[in-house]
Amino acid sequence: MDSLSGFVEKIKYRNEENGYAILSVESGGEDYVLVGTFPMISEGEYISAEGHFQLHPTYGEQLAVETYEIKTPEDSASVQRYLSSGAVKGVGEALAKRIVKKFKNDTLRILEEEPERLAEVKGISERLAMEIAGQIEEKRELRRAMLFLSGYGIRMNLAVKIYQRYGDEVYTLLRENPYRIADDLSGVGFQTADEIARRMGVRADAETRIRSAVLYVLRLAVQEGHCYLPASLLTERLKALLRLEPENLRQLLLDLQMEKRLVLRCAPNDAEETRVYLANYDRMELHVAAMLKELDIRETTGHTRAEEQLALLEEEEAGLVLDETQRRAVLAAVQSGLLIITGGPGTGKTTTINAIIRCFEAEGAEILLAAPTGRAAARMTEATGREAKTIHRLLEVTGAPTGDGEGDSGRESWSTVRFDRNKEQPLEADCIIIDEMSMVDLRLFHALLLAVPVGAHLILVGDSNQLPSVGAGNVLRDLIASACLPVAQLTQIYRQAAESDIVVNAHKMMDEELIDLGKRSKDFLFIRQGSAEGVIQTMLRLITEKLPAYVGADAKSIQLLTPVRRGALGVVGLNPVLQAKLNPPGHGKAEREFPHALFRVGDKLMQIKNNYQRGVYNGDVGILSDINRFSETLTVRFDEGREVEYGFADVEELELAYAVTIHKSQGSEYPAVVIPVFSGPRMLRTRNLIYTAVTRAKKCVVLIGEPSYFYEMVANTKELGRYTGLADRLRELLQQEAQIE
Ligand SMILES: Nc1ncnc2c1ncn2[C@@H]1O[C@H](COP(=O)(O)OP(=O)(O)OP(=O)(O)O)[C@@H](O)[C@H]1O
Repeated sequence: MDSLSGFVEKIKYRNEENGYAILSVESGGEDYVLVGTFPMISEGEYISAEGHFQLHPTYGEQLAVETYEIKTPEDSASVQRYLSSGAVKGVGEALAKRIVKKFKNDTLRILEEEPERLAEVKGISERLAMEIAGQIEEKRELRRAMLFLSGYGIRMNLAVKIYQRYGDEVYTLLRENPYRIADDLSGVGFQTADEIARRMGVRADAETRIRSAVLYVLRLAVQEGHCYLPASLLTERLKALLRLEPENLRQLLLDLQMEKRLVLRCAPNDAEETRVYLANYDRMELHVAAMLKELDIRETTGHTRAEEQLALLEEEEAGLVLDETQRRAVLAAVQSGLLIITGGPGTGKTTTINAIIRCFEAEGAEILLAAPTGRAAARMTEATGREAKTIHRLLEVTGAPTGDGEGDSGRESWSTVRFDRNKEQPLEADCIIIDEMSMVDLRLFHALLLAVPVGAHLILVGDSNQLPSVGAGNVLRDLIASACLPVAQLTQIYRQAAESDIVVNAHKMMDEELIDLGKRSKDFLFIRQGSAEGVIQTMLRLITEKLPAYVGADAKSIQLLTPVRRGALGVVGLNPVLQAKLNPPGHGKAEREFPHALFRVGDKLMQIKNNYQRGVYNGDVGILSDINRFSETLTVRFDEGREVEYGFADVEELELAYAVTIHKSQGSEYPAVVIPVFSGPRMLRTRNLIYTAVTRAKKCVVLIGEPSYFYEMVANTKELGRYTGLADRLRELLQQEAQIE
């Protein structure tokens, strides 16, 4: 361990979110660089730090700090230096000099014990004296809390978060119920609170412990995509987490229900067990069902004029005759408040959307188009020739920085997401069309419905065989499964599409027809390879040599899609291999090693979480255009040519994107796609997954691996089961209505 003490000359960089900072410290007449997490440190303070000196390739020697203490300056010279540094707002160099001149070696005691006496100094009013005292007190309090919290093994940045939330109540709160921090604070998991509680001597069977564990297990379930858990599964997971059999669980659940933290619901089918919901998910399901019911108004007018428009359209576009389901979908769209259009690739979803737009436009209606991701919105814009936005932008999202994790998973916290378009200020539109609806989760759908104005038509379009949304819920499927909302199911594959084996085989997967992998196809190829190394070599040859010319695209736009993150054939293993080949180091090409990856100018990168401040969203892809060592920033040029700057401390939001998981590829299309097909976790060897991957390709898909694994995936219809109740809620509501009638 190395140590160093000195004055903080300058804070060169600070991340306000997590306290990570780079300091320039003067010690014994020399300047040193210190890096680490330093919450609440100010220039001019005297720091005593321990850590390890390391040699940074660009910045030279720096001390990576593990622990540190802020020392109170003792001699009058140090006190003066501290006060003049700007650490105390309202006190500059001249004033600091006067204070020390007046109180000499007693300055520090005066500051702490009799701050009102500061007013004796010329130029300091009583108010300023109290303000200075307040600041010094606040810093001392924070440091005291940090010390207390670090005694329970709490990391510094978490300690700041806890202190910011509870202030001086932190001491009593932690003693009474340390689990509160896991319940109240996003980013704090049960395990963290449990460890604190253990150190505080809380019993393993304490009620506070079990209550907190219940809420935690339900929050984790939400992160897995569930809206509720069946009671027995909840109990099972609790047992594993707590390592004991929780007693009186039923009563505890009822108490939590009384407190409106969760809701117990009987399943509609008596044979099924009780469903346990977090209160807000229960509310959202109910609310969504109720809003859909309101929207689902069927009219009888508008029919004839829409027929006229369709006739005109067919006249203008040679070869286009809408089939019966497409025609019915268009007519239903103009006559219903709500319509769901679903179908596989090439069944004419876009064609139908365009026909619908035409009918509404002919009536002078205001139309809004949106999709869940930037890429899907860009494709919708291209396909319709009209601006389509992301749903977030449509709803005018505000607030919500990233990095505020929910639970232990580091996902974004919704508590800070605000939409300016909502019930009070709904969208201004007569018709709203949403594409790629399979990617919309319950929360976003709820927000969208709130903003749909009375009397507007809402048209939801998607392929329900795609993977479900990343967030909780299985909205599109539930809407269809409820069987009580108007659905247009498109089934016919069109001529142009029917020539493509990508489209034909995608439909075969769903229809359980055998796919001949030996067929000489123009756009659907399977290359046998038994080893991971063989797969990698074939993949490299395809991406760098064969495919670019074949599909007429540059190598970087050819996408490798894999089911997994880890392992040689996962995202983490493949990206550096592809990077070395597609964007090798070069003279004058800046690069930098970050804890999670090496980035080089020219790299293809993906944003991996929503960042509303920067306006970049999970799944957005761009090219790294600049690394600036001086300002410590990266610049990424995203698809639409927009440049976004990242501080070095925020680069964890970015990942190399030569290879991405199939989950992350949802809503995107690529000229060519390469997919390794190999053994892997059973839950990732499903039909939905391979179907989603294959249908991302526009011109060519190449699968590399063992045919048996491919067939196994196609046969595996066991989807990642999600516990969602929206379909039941819809049925309940509509049945109630039928009974009343
Ligand atoms: N009724 C029709 N008559 C003739 N051609 C049609 C008809 N409907 C669709 N097509 C053609 O079929 C092809 C696929 O249609 P479209 O792009 O609308 O399907 P999609 O369901 O949106 O496909 P994907 O999901 O792959 O984007 C297009 O070339 C389109 O012009």
